[in-house]
Amino acid sequence: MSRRKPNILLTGTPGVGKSTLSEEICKRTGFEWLEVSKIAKQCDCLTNYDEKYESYVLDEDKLLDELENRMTEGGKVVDYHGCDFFPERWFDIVFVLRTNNTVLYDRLTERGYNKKKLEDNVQCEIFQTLLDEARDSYQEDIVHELQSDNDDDMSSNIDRIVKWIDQWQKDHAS
Ligand SMILES: Nc1ncnc2c1ncn2[C@@H]1O[C@H](COP(=O)(O)OP(=O)(O)O)[C@@H](O)[C@H]1O
Repeated sequence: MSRRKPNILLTGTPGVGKSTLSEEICKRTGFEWLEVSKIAKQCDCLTNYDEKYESYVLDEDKLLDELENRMTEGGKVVDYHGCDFFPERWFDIVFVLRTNNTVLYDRLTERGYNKKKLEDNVQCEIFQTLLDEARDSYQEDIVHELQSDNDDDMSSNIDRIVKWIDQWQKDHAS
């Protein structure tokens, strides 16, 4: 796959900081933030409502069709709490954000999640579900775990990814 700018996947349990990190990286680099949950709504890719989880089920095939052309251009930061249904070829690097359970519990409480949704998501983090999903779906050497508990973590994660982008572009300059 030859693209002039890399594509980055930021994944992890809801509340770990994917949106905040994506937005900052895009501000610093001019990359485009693809917020999958938002795009799914705009493109009518959400199907049956699940009462228990208070969320819609994603029509993955329809969403992939929506994103395909944009991914081909490169320069995208994709943010989603799942990663096994994206084509592996789309991404040059995958970051899995991780957050301490107590910190995550507080963030999701603040967000107003119901008890079931809150407990399921904290459990998802405890069992490192998204990290395992990323490791099962992408080559081991492109999957990186990033801690995201506090402001210092956030700024070092931004710096690390911005530096990685710079280096990628130098390495791929023709
Ligand atoms: N590393 C961090 N340090 C401090 N606050 C954070 C950090 N990461 C996320 N937050 C806060 O947690 C909340 C959820 O972050 P968000 O970026 O929306 O997560 P996600 O997109 O993964 O659901 C926001 O209020 C955000 O400001």
